[in-house]
Amino acid sequence: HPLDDPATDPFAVAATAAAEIALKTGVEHHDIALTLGSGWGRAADLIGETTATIPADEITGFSKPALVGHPGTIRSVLLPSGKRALVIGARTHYYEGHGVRRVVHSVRTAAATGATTMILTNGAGGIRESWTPGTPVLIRDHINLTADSPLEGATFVDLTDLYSARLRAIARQIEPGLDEGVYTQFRGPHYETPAEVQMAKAIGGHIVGMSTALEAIAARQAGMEILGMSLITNLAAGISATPLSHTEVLEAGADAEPVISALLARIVAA
Ligand SMILES: Nc1nc2[nH]c(I)nc2c(=O)[nH]1
Repeated sequence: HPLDDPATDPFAVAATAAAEIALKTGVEHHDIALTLGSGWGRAADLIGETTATIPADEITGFSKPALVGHPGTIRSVLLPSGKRALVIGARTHYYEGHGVRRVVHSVRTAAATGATTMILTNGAGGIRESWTPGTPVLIRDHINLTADSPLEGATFVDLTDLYSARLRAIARQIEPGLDEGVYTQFRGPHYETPAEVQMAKAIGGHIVGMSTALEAIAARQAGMEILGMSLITNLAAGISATPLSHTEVLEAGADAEPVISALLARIVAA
């Protein structure tokens, strides 16, 4: 894989991928990019008209999606405003063990297509009991528990207001009931133990997940404005009496999809 060689410049690989996307979609410049995590898949259809759909593994640096059945595509969507959105339906998770460069390649590629706004969505566990499965939550800040970073060398990037207060205010104008919280990224792929969930709570986390934080850091390095949203699909381990069940996760995501996708479409249109 091109990104596995440390001597390779990851930004050159992103530039190559962006050029391929421009060629295959016929769209020279994209304005906004969205990564759709579990539960958010339907948003692409609601935000505008898809003018091109590319299998992700046709683009340099992208690989077959880890999740069986995951769309694994990259779509160019024409928004009602006339702006162009790049919808990435093929996220590489840190737990796949391919290294952090592969995790953030989609964000770097989105920036290379010209996008200045990065919307990162995911499915996650909730530590707040009031967040029943199916609740969408704005990410206010994150705690990166991966002990890793997409930044290489003496790249000291400031991360204050990493999850744009401006974009969160727009989201809350559209949906005043939207709550927000601090997202903690664990390495996964196992879910947290109850003790780890209590640790996340003790250090100020409200959401537990296995993505997003590393992508957000890369998006900031690329100078993008970031909006992060989690779909709480389960109560984190130990928060409720009944144990985690994957079917609960999938059902909650499915039921919430139309609601959160419509919400995301309104935020993108704003
Ligand atoms: N780390 C972590 N990731 C998740 N993704 C989903 I969906 N639910 C969870 C969860 O409870 N913990």
